[in-house]
Amino acid sequence: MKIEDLTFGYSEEKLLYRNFSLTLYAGEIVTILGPSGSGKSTLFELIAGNLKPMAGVIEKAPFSQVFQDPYSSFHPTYTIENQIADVAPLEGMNELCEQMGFARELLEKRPHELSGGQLQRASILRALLMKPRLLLADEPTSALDNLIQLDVMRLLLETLDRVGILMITHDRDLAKWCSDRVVEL
Ligand SMILES: Nc1ncnc2c1ncn2[C@@H]1O[C@H](COP(=O)(O)OP(=O)(O)OP(=O)(O)O)[C@@H](O)[C@H]1O
Repeated sequence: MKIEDLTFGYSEEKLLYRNFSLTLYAGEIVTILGPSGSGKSTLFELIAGNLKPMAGVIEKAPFSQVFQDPYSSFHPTYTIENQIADVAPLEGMNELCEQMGFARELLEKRPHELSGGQLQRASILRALLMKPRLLLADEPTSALDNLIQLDVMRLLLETLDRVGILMITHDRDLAKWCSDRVVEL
């Protein structure tokens, strides 16, 4: 994914990005670090194509997203498997489950029957089955306790041979610990 000379603000007077450039390669994890309101989510919206840059170019790659809160990223009434099948082909699922230490039986459960860590794994599983080249991760560990946070981050890093990860966070320690590069807003 390549962002070149991006300029964007919700109003002309208050630009969030001015001539901002960033290239992300497969195998790399780049973290966008910034306080609340600095424009992190806005960048994801721009990359996803939900917002249009005022100037500049975003050269996109097929992407999928992992969200902050694993409970709100699944519909409460359907099984995990149904919800994954809605958006991604299921081939390679068994292998991925095994790789991620995600018990196959959990796929038949509904979201509230899983722990936060299990559900966040399920959301990473769903994101990866979409075979993205880019994974957009919005504070992917913030809703989890410390040990599970580490575990989920390790898991994400293990997928790096297949994808590039762009993560947003306001957690400086997390950014430093796991990133190849940190871009501070
Ligand atoms: N749809 C919108 N219309 C106008 N202004 C907006 C809109 N969405 C966000 N903003 C403003 O743009 C700025 C950046 O918001 P954004 O959500 O990208 O920040 P963030 O860094 O992701 O914050 P947080 O860490 O709290 O999620 C904020 O000042 C916000 O109030």
